[in-house]
Amino acid sequence: MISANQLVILDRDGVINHDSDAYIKSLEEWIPYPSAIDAIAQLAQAGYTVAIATNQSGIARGYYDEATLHLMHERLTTLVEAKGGHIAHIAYCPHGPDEQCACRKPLPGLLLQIQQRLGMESIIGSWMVGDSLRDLQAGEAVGCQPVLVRTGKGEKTLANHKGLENTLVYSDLAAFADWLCKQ
Ligand SMILES: O=P(O)(O)OC[C@@H](O)[C@H]1O[C@@H](OP(=O)(O)O)[C@@H](O)[C@@H](O)[C@@H]1O
Ligand SMILES: [Mg+2]
Ligand SMILES: [Zn+2]
Repeated sequence: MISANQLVILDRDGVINHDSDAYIKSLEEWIPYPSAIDAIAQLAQAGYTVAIATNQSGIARGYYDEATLHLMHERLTTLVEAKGGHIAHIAYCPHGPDEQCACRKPLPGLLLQIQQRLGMESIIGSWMVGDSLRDLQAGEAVGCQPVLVRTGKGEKTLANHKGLENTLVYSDLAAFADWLCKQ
């Protein structure tokens, strides 16, 4: 059984790969941060379980389809596994903001999907790493420890929002992974 504090849930765009206000619409536009791929492998080799929770409203908006999204996630998985890491599950919300789904962050549906898929009794105390406020809110809604990275929209999130006292802040995923693996 995976213990909650051994689970690290990652937002995707702006944490693992470069984000764009024009959305990441193709495999060619999906450009990982090399240090993030190494960080995921480092966490996995240190015994952490890594999963991903990502909003992908670009599907509902018609910018790309699920087949294209799966190509990006196959590429991500291949890169991580080539470094000796593993991604336990990728949960994504394909819906638009107006569809009232239960899985679009800041709602915690993706995190609960991960919990169920991994057969965990609780994810209270798991880590939720994101670049946007909604990532942190989704994590806090189910008792995860929110972690903000300054990559992607992270600097903007930090500048625009108060009330992040309970949030750990790191320059990027690699800095957080370095810290966590030393605990
Ligand atoms: O950061 P994650 O959750 O992995 O993915 C975010 C993306 O789905 C896109 O989410 C959009 O937000 P709206 O869905 O339009 O509110 C915008 O922020 C885009 O810039 C961004 O690429
Ligand atoms: Mg993001
Ligand atoms: Zn959804």
